[in-house]
Formats: sequence, C-alpha cells, structure tokens
Amino acid sequence: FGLVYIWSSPKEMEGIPGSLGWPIIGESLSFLSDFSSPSGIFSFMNKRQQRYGKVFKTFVLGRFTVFMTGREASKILLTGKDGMVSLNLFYTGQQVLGPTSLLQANGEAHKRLRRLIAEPLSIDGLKKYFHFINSQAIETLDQWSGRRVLVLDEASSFTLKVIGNMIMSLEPSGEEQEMFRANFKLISSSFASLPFKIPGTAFYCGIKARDRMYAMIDSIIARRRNGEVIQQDFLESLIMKHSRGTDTGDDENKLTDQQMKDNILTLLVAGHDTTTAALTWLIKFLGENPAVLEQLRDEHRRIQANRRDGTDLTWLEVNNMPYTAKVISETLRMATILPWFSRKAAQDFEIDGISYNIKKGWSVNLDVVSIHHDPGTFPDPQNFDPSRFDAPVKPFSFLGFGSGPRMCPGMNLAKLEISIFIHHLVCRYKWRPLKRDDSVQPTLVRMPKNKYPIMVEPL
Ligand code: HEM
Repeated sequence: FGLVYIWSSPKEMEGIPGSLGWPIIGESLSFLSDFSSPSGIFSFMNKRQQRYGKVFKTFVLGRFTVFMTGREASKILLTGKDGMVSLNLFYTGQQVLGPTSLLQANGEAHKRLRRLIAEPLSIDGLKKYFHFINSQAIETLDQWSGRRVLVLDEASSFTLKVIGNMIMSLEPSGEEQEMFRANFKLISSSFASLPFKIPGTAFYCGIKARDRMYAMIDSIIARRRNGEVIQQDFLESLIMKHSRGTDTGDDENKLTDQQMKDNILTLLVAGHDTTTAALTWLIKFLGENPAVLEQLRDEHRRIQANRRDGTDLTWLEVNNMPYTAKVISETLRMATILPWFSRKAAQDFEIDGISYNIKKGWSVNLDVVSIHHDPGTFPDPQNFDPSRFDAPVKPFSFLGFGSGPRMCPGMNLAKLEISIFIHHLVCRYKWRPLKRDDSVQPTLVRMPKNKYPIMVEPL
C-alpha cells in the first residue's frame, strides 16, 4: 500500500491523462518490448493515444514523462520561443559528452556553437571532402562483389572513415583508425547504459574510451599548434579561427580546448550511428521495393550516360539527384531513426489547441513515429513510396532531420554520403537479402537487428 501511495505523479501532472504502470519500473517493460519490435514504439504510442488523446503521461526509463504527438505539439516543442525547452539527454550521455557539448548548451551559447559548425557542414563547406567520400564509397563497394555482406557493418565502417577524415584527417586504415573505431564503439554503447560507473560496466568503459579519444585529439592539436602538420579539416578550422590564444578577435568569444573536444565528440556521436542506420535502412527498403529500385537505377544510369567515358561521379551530379533525395526522405520517414525527440521544459508553458499546462522541469517528448505514420499526411503510411515527396509536405509533419533551432546540422553531410554510396551501389550491383527479419536493435538509434545480411552480385 505504501508503494502505491508513493506511486503517484507530481501533483501538477494529475490533470494529464495516462497511466504510470507499476511502482519504480512504471511502463518501461511494455515500452522496451515495443521499442525493439518491427513497428517500434508505434504500438505503445498508438494504444495510449487512442485511450487518452494526443497528450498523455507515463513513467518510462526512470522518468515521469509526457508524450505528445501531432503537428501542433511538434511546432511548439521544436520551434518554441527561445529557452522554453532544452534537450533532455540521459545522465550517461551527459557525463560522456561533457558539459560544453552543443547538446547540453541552451540559448545564446547554443546559437554560438551552431554558428561555428554551420560553415564546415554547409553544402559549400563539404565540397572539399567530395573526393575522399567518393573514393571510400568505391573502395568499400569493391569488396562487395560476389560476397555475403552485413550491410550495417559496412555502412558503419564507411561513415566512420568519412567523419574521421573530415574532422581530423584520419587515414582510412591503419592503427589510428582502428583505435578510433574501438574507442568510438565503447563510447556509443555507453550512451543508453545503466548509470553505474564501476569497472567493467558499459558506462565506465565509455568514459575511459572518451578519455583515450580526448588524449588522441589533444596530441593532434599539439602537433598542429607546433606547426608540425598542416591540414584542411574541421579541427584545423576550429584551431585557426576559434581557439583561445589565437590573434583574431577577443578570447571571450572563443573556444577552450575542452569545448573543442566536447563538440568534436558530439558531432561524431550524433552523426555516426544515424547515418549508418539511414544507409542500411535505405538499402533494405530498396531490396523490398523493386519498382523503386528500378526508378532509382534509371536516375543513376542517366547520370552515367550523360558523362564522357571513363569519368567519375562529379560534385555537380551528386547535387542533382532529385529521385534519390526523395528516396532518402521516404527512408527517414519509414524508419524514423530517432523515434522520439526528448526535451525538458525550461519554464512553464501551454500548448495551443491542447489544453494542458506543462511545468518547468518536466520531461516532454515528441512522438515522431506517429507523426510519420499519420494517414492524414501520409496516406497508406506502411507503403514505401518516395513519390509522397513530389510536392512539399505540410510543415512539421516530416521530421527526419528535425526542425527549428535544433534541426540536424549534419543533414547535408549525411545526404551527400548516402547519395554517393547509392550511386555506385545501384550502378554496379544487384543483391538479395539472406534472411528476412524485421526486428530492431534496442538502441536509441533504430537499426535492423540482424545488420541486414545480403548476397551481392555484379550487374
Ligand atoms: C541520416 C543521418 C542523420 C539523421 C537521420 C539525423 C537526425 C537528426 C535529428 C532528427 C536531429 C534533431 C533531434 C532533436 O530535435 O531532438 C538531429 C540533431 C543533430 N544532428 Fe543529426 N542526423 C543525421 C546525421 C548527422 C550528422 C552526419 C551529423 C554530424 C556530422 C549530425 C549532427 C547532429 C547534431 C550535432 C545534432 C544536435 C543539434 C542541436 O542540438 O542543435 N547529424 N539529427
């Protein structure tokens, strides 16, 4: 009886419909089991939305949480006036990324960090990495001929080589790349781990791997400052323009080494699994939708046919692939790689059209899966159909890269990597899945559990 008595939501949440489930664990078990099912949290959300409406409360993963869905909630949570909500990372993520990460900054500090990374990640800023990305895509695919391939592993190795090179000119193979990969894997798996910092736990190993990664970046920074090495990468642009102690501008507006490292790690963490997952889902959806694959192949064959013999894919061509762009959007809609966006209310506020008051400190989450599967916006939502994006979709209804001030700053890079890889894949190969299995890994970023094994043949 005591537990039941304690087990009530904060007083102000009483007006919000929903059930809190069992003491301590709340509704975490049904949340987690739905989470890794093929349809993901959709069934969890759907059941509760039918019962309680577009806003409901629950207790999952150690938090009292309000879930919301619909375009109105999406608009207010994602673009709400400055300082209304902040990002709500798990404790483990906060500890691993460090206090000055873009993901933990708010208001002015957040805007400033966004400005620093905007230029190198803009379409113009990415042009200088085109040849590296293209050569890595070709090299990766060279190994696929006539083989059984685990698409997720291959996509992961490709995207890590790209980001390692872009950020700090890491060579695509060799000892440094191996260390980088091993440390990065430990960091990634510590993100949604239990918060016990005891030797042997995923959290502890993640913190240690983060420290080794920072030591590696420190030594690169030291070599650059000594003038031993000059590179044209992201780290160099931060060191030259934005680090304290350089001649340009006053130090107040510049970054400390700690801030540089926290934010380099942030780009790695936010950009790697997401792009890997997107590329893998896209290849899976193409395998399951032969008519889409044919139309996509037509686009890429036309590009090839318009080229003089022997020349390779160009920057101009990769920026003019309209059908490919729609296939990418449809992949992000169908897979909803980040199924919900998590925020913390930084002040009390009310949502128009949804008459509930949200109080400062609450965890408020946007259920993106339901928005992406709303038949009112996306008729027959289970169907993979890139032509949905022939005309612009209603604002705040497609959130593959989010929206508003926290919209993904890496979207141009992700699209570039995927478009280049897909070009070479569909021009050279056909493939078939080895086993159909639609289960999903129980990680924050949705990925096929079996890594999507395929058999590849040259065309
Ligand atoms: C297909 C691949 C990708 C997908 C689907 C994706 C998706 C997203 C989404 C949905 C958000 C907004 C989350 C929210 O509002 O809570 C976001 C934010 C972010 N993404 Fe991406 N992303 C991808 C690739 C990348 C890449 C390649 C990078 C970096 C190089 C990157 C860096 C970031 C960062 C730093 C944020 C946080 C922005 C902020 O808080 O201001 N992402 N991403």
